[in-house]
Amino acid sequence: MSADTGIIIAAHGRHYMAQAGDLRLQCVTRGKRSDVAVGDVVTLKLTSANQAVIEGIQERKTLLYRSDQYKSKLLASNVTRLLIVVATEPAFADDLISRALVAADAAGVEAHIILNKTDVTASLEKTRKRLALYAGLGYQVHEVSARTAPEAAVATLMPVLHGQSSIFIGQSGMGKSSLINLLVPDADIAVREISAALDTGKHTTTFTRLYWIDKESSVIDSPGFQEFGLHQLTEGMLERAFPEFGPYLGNCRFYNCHHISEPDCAVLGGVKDGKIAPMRHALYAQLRHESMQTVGY
Ligand SMILES: Nc1nc2c(ncn2[C@@H]2O[C@H](COP(=O)(O)OP(=O)(O)OP(=O)(O)O)[C@@H](O)[C@H]2O)c(=O)[nH]1
Ligand SMILES: [Zn+2]
Repeated sequence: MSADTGIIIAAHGRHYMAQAGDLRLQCVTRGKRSDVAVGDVVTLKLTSANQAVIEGIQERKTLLYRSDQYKSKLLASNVTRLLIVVATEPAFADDLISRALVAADAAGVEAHIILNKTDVTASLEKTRKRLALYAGLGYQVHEVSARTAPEAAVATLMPVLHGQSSIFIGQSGMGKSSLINLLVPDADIAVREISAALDTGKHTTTFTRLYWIDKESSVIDSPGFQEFGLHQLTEGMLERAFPEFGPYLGNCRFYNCHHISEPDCAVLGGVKDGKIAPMRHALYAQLRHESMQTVGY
């Protein structure tokens, strides 16, 4: 039996599926190790024609965490793009978008927003106005309609996805599955194969999985809306994950300013001048509060 290299394409508990060349391998870890994430490049030792043991994980380019109460667990690794799917309806939560953007910035992953269901014209302008905040921060917003203009949706998204390892996230009902099915025509079959192999029975949508769009481009679909794990962020990482704070950092009266209520805080000055959205500053304060509960400063 020989060692091999593969990429983790699905994870369910401590059961994993790896793709190694043309082989799909069911994998387990040694001992109780469970720090393997979808997207990991792993060293494998074959134990049968379709089974292997994960011997090691290669160094990760990026790592995203999902939140599990007060703990952060691994969501996906080696991702280079985060695509946040929102829609004209149902309404989306700004808080979740901003948390996802912070997670992406902190991980060094380029975040994009996809506005789906542009065919629902009644709420299109209102939604565009809400998203203007993020466009103003430098995040690209791509407009699509998976239902009424599927080919245009693929044409809009392919340049964003090409050559990248992307992860799609979105609150329920935004059309994430519809978009993934357009981009990966055999996604349903792949999911069925993987869930049969991982023995997840009918819970076909409860695990994160990776699909290839072409040789250089992959897409990770994660179930439900993943609340990102941000507890591991330090205060310094957190303030830098808000791009609009950038021009103000270093200009506060106190070098170790927390930008919460200090006198002559440049960031608070930016909020007062209308340059920083109060909602974003409030989220910064909230995230800082949340990570203080766990990591402490
Ligand atoms: N009007 C309109 N409806 C759409 C569009 N894309 C998806 N939908 C509908 O929106 C609903 C949700 O789509 P899904 O693709 O299942 O959404 P999802 O984000 O994967 O949601 P979950 O499966 O709950 O996670 C379905 O009824 C789709 O038919 C679109 O471009 N326009
Ligand atoms: Zn400050």
